[in-house]
Parts: sequence; structure tokens; C-alpha cells
Amino acid sequence: MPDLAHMKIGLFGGSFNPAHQGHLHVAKAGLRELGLDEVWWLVSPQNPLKPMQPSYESRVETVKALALPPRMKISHIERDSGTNYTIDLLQSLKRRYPVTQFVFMMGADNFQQLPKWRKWKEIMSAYPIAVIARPGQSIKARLSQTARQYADERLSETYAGALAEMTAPCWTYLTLPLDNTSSTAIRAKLATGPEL
Ligand SMILES: Nc1ncnc2c1ncn2[C@@H]1O[C@H](COP(=O)(O)OP(=O)(O)OP(=O)(O)O)[C@@H](O)[C@H]1O
Ligand SMILES: O=C(O)c1ccc[n+]([C@@H]2O[C@H](COP(=O)([O-])O)[C@@H](O)[C@H]2O)c1
Repeated sequence: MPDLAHMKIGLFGGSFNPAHQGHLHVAKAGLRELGLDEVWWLVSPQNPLKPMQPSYESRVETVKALALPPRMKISHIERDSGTNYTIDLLQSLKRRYPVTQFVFMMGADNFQQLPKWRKWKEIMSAYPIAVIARPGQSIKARLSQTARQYADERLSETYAGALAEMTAPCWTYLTLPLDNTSSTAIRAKLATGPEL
């Protein structure tokens, strides 16, 4: 394990059922705009709010198929931590890597749903959060309960490069060129078979 003490690491959690170009877009944007040293792709064993997912291993394979660029890796810490809840993972990371600067990354749809996650306010207080714009989600995310409740803790996108050094709660909203890809659309397309 490299010395993580002075690193800035993006935690990119997802079901990845399957992983797609939109995920790559998010991870690349995080690496670039947040000035991160690495992005760790954390395949969720089972999102507590989603129906039963295909096997962990099969979803890891879909991430591998993206051929992640340098400074990105698949991390199994969430699977190994034996929990499906983000707060448990973040607390165990804090114990294990007390001085590493982690940022939790998520799409605008998840930011909007954050109050449904277990101990969501503790998640907000654990590490800075980077929200990445997603088609159709921007207005909803900006008007969401999380955005309103944490309005004073929002860091302007202009200073996104400083997010990892800030003390949570703190979040920024990255308005990048949008990427329309979604796992739902890919699954729907696979279900209907190839176009003739
Ligand atoms: N095109 C995209 N633009 C921005 N964020 C995205 C995009 N696709 C996925 N994300 C974000 O990546 C993370 C993992 O997403 P996930 O694996 O659930 O993919 P998904 O396409 O949203 O899947 P599904 O359609 O099954 O819900 C989430 O935080 C999600 O918001
Ligand atoms: O902790 C929770 O209650 C919780 C509820 C829903 C989603 N999450 C996490 O959100 C991340 C994105 O999930 P998904 O399915 O939208 O890709 C992933 O890391 C999940 O573990 C976490």
C-alpha cells in the first residue's frame, strides 16, 4: 500500500450495473477539476436503495472493461469492509487513513437523494463532496434539500481545486459538459436486443 498520508483521493462509489462512459467522464472530471492524485472506483456490493444487483464480480468486470486511465483504480475496500452503507465505509477510512484528503464524488441525481441515505448528515460531515452535473438533474439538485440545508457550505466551482483540503461539511457542484449515458438506458437496450 503506498503512503497515502499526503494524497488527495476521490472516492467514486457506484453500482456500475454496468459501468459506462458517463462514469469515466465523472472520474476524469474529478481528477482534473479537483486536483486529485487518484480516483478510487468503489463498486457497491449492494446499494441499499436499489433492487438486488448482479454479482459484485460481474460489475467489477464492467469497470475493468473501461480500461481505466492512469491514477484511477478499482478499490475493494467497500466490499472488504462488509457494509453496504457509505457512512460505515467513510468512518472506517477515517480510522485507517486519518490524514488522507478524501473527497466523495457523486452525480447530481445522488446528491438529490442523499437525505435518503443512512446518517446522511454524518456523510456530509465526514469528507468534502463533489457533485457532478447530470442531464435533467441540475435544477432538481440545486433546489434539493441537501443544497438548501448546506447552502453556506457550498464552495464555488471556481475554487474546486481546493475542495480536498477543506474541512467537511463542504461541497461543490461541477457544471461540466454533460454526459447522457446511464446504466438504466444500457440495460434497456440490451434487453431489447441489437438493432437490425
Ligand atoms: N452520465 C453521468 N453523469 C454524471 N454522473 C453520473 C453519470 N452516470 C452515472 N453518474 C454517477 O455515477 C455514480 C454511479 O452511478 P450508477 O452506477 O448508479 O450509474 P447510473 O447510470 O446512474 O445507473 P442506473 O441508471 O442503474 O441508476 C452515481 O453517483 C451517479 O450519479
Ligand atoms: O449509505 C447509504 O444509505 C446509501 C444509499 C444509496 C446509495 N449509496 C451509495 O451511493 C453510491 C452510488 O450508488 P449508485 O447505485 O447510485 O451507483 C454507492 O457508493 C452506494 O453505496 C449509499
